[in-house]
Amino acid sequence: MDALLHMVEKHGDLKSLIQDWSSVYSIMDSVNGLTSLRGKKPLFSFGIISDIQYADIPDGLSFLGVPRYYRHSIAVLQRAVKQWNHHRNLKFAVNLGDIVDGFCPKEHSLDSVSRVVNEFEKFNGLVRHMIGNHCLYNMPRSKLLPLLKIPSIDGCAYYDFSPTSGYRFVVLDGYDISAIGWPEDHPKTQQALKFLQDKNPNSDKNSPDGLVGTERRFLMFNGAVGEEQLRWLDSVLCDATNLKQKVVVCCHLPLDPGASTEESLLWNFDEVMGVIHKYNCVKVCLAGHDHKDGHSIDSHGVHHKVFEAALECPPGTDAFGYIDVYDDRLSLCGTGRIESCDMHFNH
Ligand SMILES: Nc1ccn([C@@H]2O[C@H](COP(=O)(O)O)[C@@H](O)[C@H]2O)c(=O)n1
Ligand SMILES: O=P(O)(O)OC[C@H](O)CO
Repeated sequence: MDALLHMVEKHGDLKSLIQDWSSVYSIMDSVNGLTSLRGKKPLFSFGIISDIQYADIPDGLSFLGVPRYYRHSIAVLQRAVKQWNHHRNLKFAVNLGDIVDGFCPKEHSLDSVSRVVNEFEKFNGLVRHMIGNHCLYNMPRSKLLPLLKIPSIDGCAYYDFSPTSGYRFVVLDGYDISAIGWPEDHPKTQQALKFLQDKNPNSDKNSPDGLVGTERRFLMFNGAVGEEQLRWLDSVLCDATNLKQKVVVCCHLPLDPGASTEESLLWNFDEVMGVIHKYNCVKVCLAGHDHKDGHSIDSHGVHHKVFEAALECPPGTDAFGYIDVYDDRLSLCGTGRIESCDMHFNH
């Protein structure tokens, strides 16, 4: 408000003030909490959270000894939804996957998934979910996808949507080819098991022992984008290019070694990036799974942003945020362990 009064003083009369209307508009938006510090109004904004991995079980540790707070993670989600609703201007929210932990006793899987979905449903907007390995430890795709309202053909969980005419979001199914989630005798399970047999010599296919560099991604808790999904991705990106849309790709599994540990990468991140790099429309890729913050800009100028897990927030701390989308950047406003950052791109 001070800034507005200062402008009236500066201009002296209403006519010249109105000639500077864009600045007034910008200041008024700031007063309403609608703009970034730089004063430009976002085209739209959306909420973001990853790896809640809720379970009604005592706290524990990851394989590498990182504390995991299974009960607290739903409180992180509750605070996220509160923030998103308070913001009032979020077009949708993105859940990057893994809503319930694999240690959830299986007789409680349905209850636990429903509890988390109910918390998401308190958000006054649409939630765009994707599946992660922990979701699939708890439930087969046939049960999970309807609960998460994921549009699906033949059990696949990839889809796209366009929140404004200039932007397209692509949600990838990183467990399309996977040893988890499909029935045991499904051709995709068989294909994944054969792939792991060829690529990972360890008897525990979740162990990266002896694998070097990015080979360390060939683990059972990861997966791949199949041929048909790759063709679909190509056609969506071709269409987005023709429509002059900018694209944000979301996938539970990270797509760039610069933004994530090698053990977390999509098996065929290189093939997916080969399709993405054929076009100039993809500006940002968002992922979870690694549980740690990561950010890189690849050789083609595409940003890769990986998010902290809600699961690994010590009680009372948080990991969520929202993203303001502009013509030339995505601006992440993080809460708690998620640091705010700007992801600029060329037109
Ligand atoms: N460096 C690692 C990481 C994991 N594993 C195996 O994966 C399982 C799941 O790991 P979490 O981090 O989610 O606990 C774990 O039980 C190990 O079997 C591994 O071998 N080496
Ligand atoms: O999905 P999780 O909990 O097994 O964790 C995956 C690891 O973060 C990958 O390095």
